[in-house]
Amino acid sequence: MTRDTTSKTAPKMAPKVPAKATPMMAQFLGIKEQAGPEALLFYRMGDFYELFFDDAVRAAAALDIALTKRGKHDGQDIPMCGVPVHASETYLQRLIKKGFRVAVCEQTESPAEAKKRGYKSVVRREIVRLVTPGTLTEDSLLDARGSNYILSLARTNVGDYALAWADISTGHFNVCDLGEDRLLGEIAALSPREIILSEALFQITELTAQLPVSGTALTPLPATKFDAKSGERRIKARFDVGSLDGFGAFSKAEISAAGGLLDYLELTQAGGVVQLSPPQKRATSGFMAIDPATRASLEIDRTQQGRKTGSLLSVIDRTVTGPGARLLADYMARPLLDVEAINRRLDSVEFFTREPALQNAVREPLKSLSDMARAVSRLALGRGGPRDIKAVQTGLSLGETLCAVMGRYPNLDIPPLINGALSQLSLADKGALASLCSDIGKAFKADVPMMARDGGFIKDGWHKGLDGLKTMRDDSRRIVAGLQASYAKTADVPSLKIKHNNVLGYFIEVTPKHADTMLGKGADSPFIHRQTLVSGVRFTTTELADLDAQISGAGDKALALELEIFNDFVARVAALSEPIRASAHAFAVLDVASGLAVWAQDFGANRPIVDNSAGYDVSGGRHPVVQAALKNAGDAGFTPNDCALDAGGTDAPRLTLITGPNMAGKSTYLRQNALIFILAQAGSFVPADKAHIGIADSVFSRVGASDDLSKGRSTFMTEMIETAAILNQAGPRSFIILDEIGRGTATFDGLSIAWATVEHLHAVNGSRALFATHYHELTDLVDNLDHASNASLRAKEWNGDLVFLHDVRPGAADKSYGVQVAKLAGLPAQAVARARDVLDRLEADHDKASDNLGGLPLFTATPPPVKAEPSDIDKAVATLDVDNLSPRDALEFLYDLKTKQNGTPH
Ligand SMILES: Nc1ncnc2c1ncn2[C@@H]1O[C@H](COP(=O)(O)OP(=O)(O)OP(=O)(O)O)[C@@H](O)[C@H]1O
Repeated sequence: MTRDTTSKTAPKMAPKVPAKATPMMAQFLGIKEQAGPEALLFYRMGDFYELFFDDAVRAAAALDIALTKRGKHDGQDIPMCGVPVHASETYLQRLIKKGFRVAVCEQTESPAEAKKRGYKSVVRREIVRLVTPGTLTEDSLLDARGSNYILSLARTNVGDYALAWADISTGHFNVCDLGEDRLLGEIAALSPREIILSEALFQITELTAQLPVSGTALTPLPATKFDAKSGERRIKARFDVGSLDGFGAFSKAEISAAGGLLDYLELTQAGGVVQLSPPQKRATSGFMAIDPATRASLEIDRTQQGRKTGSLLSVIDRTVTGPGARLLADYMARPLLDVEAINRRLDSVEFFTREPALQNAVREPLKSLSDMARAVSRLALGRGGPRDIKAVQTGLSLGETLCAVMGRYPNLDIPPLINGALSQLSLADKGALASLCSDIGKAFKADVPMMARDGGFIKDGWHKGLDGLKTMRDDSRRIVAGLQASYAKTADVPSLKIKHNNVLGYFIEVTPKHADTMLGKGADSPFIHRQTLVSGVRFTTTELADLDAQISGAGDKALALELEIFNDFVARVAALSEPIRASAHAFAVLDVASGLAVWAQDFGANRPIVDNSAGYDVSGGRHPVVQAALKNAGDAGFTPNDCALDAGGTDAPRLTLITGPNMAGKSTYLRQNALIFILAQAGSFVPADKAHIGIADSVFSRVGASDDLSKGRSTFMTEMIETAAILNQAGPRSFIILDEIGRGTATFDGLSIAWATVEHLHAVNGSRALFATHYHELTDLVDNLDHASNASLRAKEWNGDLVFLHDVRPGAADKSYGVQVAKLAGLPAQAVARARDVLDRLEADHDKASDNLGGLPLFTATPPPVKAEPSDIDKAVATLDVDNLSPRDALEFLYDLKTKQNGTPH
């Protein structure tokens, strides 16, 4: 069962098989029961996949195709719809996008074979695959520039979690252990298309309510599928090893998650073997923690509206291949913590910025690279074709080309990441890969069909037997072509033609006018009548029938031989799938490094200094997305701004309060600094003139309030939950941006919450933080906090209008200009005048009443609640034995209590 993330109606169970069901219907219902009520059953009938009963109703509505009926079942019409097999991928794609799962049921024997088993036998059919969002391999169903992860979730007895995730289209397979605090952040980073979990976990609504719902299918499975013991057996059998130790030390929970995933993949592929690399353990602690709210608000890979355009990734992505785009997305989703690893990535980007000629020389050929990793996975699953084999060959030989390109620049100081990629791509020391590449080049034509069954893709000269069959077929065709002239002469019908169709094979055709001439030739005539149509009369001859048999026999044999050759190559590719995948990754590394270099040059981004210090010092920082948007709109340029913070509070403040008018650029400033951290730790140059960045182990962002009605939370509640998460989790290595905390409630409540939050961040969390606010009262706080400062975005009033300067200056803003912004926004003049009037009065009152909140530091402002001692009344009630109390004693007790109360101060 898949938890539906769309608005489909719940599926109904298929009807039971009644005693008098037709044999075909009985077969359909049996297979439908196997597929389960959730999956739509694509039941193959000749050239169509047909759907019946409730499946037909659901699919017809989802695909907007005609719902018809076919026959009756239990006296009722059977609803039916169908899709042609040749166009089925498009329909599948639409159904999967809408969150459906589809069981594909094929005919596994021909009608002729079925007949051999008895006149009334129904053609045998079986489910060959369960298509679910997380188990796609076809290019047409996949996003070329995005990964397609399926994720399995398991929980330990102590409440920690383990994840196993795979992209079966490329063979990646990873596991990790993690605490509950990192769970949602990690899932958001992977952005899986499908999550499988045990039914028990699925029932925990506090968990499932937080899992991503948009575009992710949740598939609960029986708990037995996640049993660690059978998981271990399954992994060992799958990777043919006696012990898992060679893969790293897996925890029990990781084994159950990985075992559950393998079991599910076997189920969905109905026996087909998914090619996966051995599971690799990934440490979440090696990556920057970014919780889902932060990830969403920083719009790293998509905007808050769910679009890719307008996200950080869309602005910096200059990759030219699908695998490159996927690797870049992975870099950005999980920025690193290891300074050396970050610098290795930065070295590789810098290498390409230093060598622009080389940059083009690498990127131009890369544009023609096909997706080798996905081709290999399709071939392994038996879904690949000759084009996938060619993809492997063009990829491998492109690797050689790139190595040769690099060889033309002998004095290069090649950094380790690029060097590693090049040595993976060089075939000089890889005999098996080199001969596979050369053999594919020799055996396969340049232009090959998509499907192997179409034949005609093997070059002449590769296989003697195949050449012989082709010569026989072609010679016979030539003889047939020659026969036409001689038959025309023999029959004395100059317009006589030899034609071909799939039913008759080769035949002779004359117009009806010449029918009598042909038919009246008597017993000696070589022409044997086959067919009379309105348009012509058809004949054959013994000679022509023999040639026809030879041609089709040779054609069938040639095709069978081509398929055999194709399968040999598939086996060779499968045996070398690991090094081929490594080469695909090497291309992606080159693509990402050169792509980031191109972006850095286009954008004027520079290499940051990244180290383990507690500082952050950026000059001339910019927001890459806002700047790009301003440029596209032809607006005035972006104003760069500096920012300096130091968690230790020595070189710069730990926390800066940002004030300034609405629209001045506060949110932009906050976000640009968070994005600079993310870009730098992902290994990219940053949009700044200079940047010195001490690693942040986590980034938190609370920017702008939005309702999360899907989870039943109001704006203010969402804001408070997210603020609580930050105050509870952030530490001295975190970087935090908070924008207008507390604005969603009454002014004084809001101000108090903002006040306490700043004090907490400063004194307890000790994180580097930027805090934007409209509460000008807060700026006084800085006087009482050792490591806090004020900064503001400036605006000028000019001729009664407001001009935003967008530059950040030390010190608090003098006023908020809210009324001027309202005027700019077009509020009616009357309303603006009235607002000014009200504001003047409020400000006058407020000045009188302002009290010195700054004198109350955190913790003394709110003394901790003291647990009260039990009163005499409490003690008396606690010892009372109500069951053995007479009415008179009860009355006396009450009098007694009353006396005590009078004597007890309250
Ligand atoms: N540094 C900058 N240079 C040029 N334009 C900028 C800059 N920063 C912001 N802007 C422009 O100003 C607009 C408003 O910025 P932003 O939303 O950051 O303001 P804000 O101060 O947070 O406003 P509010 O308080 O109303 O939320 C942006 O959409 C952008 O067009």
